[in-house]
Amino acid sequence: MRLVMAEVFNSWQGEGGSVEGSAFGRRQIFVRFAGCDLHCIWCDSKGYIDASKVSLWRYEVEPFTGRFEYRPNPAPLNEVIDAVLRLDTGDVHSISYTGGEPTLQVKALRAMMEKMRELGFDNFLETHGGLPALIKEVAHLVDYASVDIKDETAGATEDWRGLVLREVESVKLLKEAGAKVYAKLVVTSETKTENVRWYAELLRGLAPLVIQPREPIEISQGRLMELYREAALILGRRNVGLSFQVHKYLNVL
Ligand SMILES: C[S@@+](CC[C@H](N)C(=O)[O-])C[C@H]1O[C@@H](n2cnc3c(N)ncnc32)[C@H](O)[C@@H]1O
Ligand SMILES: Nc1nc2[nH]cc(C(=O)O)c2c(=O)[nH]1
Ligand code: SF4
Ligand SMILES: [Mg+2]
Repeated sequence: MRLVMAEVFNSWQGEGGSVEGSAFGRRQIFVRFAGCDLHCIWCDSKGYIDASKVSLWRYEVEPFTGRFEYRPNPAPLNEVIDAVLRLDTGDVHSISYTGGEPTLQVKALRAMMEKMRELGFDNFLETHGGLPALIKEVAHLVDYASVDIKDETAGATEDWRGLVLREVESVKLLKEAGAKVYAKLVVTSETKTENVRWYAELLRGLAPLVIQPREPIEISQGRLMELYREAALILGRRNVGLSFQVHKYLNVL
């Protein structure tokens, strides 16, 4: 089995804040898949969105050094698993599957999650959740999931409302399968209060929400707190948190 990979590295989880299901501050091995079907205008992984343009993938040669070696795509699954295992520092909380969108290569994702679980690792899925039919194929292998709810201002797709409903469906499927799930909403100064209320209503009783300012941050702290309050009034005070991309401030991968 082969997959179109972007990179494999060892770092700590920089996102998720302190809500239940978050792995913020936990050491992980990150497996970044190439290719995505959405186009968020602020995506920080734009170079990996068109899988056909990712001719090489890279793996860190020594954990947490940022020193990489490059290999051609598509990568044999065994090669990717070897790259992950050489980064096992013995203190790894879970394997983070991110991208791009990892669920687009669901057969390889599933095979990899099966193998990593067999080896005793927990699986942490970072997904836009827009394809619940694919989520279904891996949900039973997911220990933790961070599911983005794409705000209207992300410009991710034409049918934004449809996307949000499918994302919430994915949250449900993952939760029913036993995963610890939270939703992540990236906000900008243009994010509408009424939209945040709508996301919160959809998530009520289902999963906690973290609100993550788009980087570089342009939303004011006052506005961020307004959105926090609106979400907490609907979801409950225990079910909302802020999340910042801390790895970007600390200059780690
Ligand atoms: C690159 S995405 C890959 C996983 C999946 N495609 C998704 O969007 O959830 C990983 C995470 O980074 C977040 N992210 C990407 N660019 C960002 C930015 N400029 N500011 C804040 N968060 C960002 C996404 O919202 C997502 O939660
Ligand atoms: N340190 C670190 N934490 C992260 N959390 C989510 C990431 C991602 O790109 O999915 C990410 C990432 O790329 N690096
Ligand atoms: S869904 Fe994720 S990877 Fe795809 S464009 Fe949006 S942030 Fe980037
Ligand atoms: Mg990132």
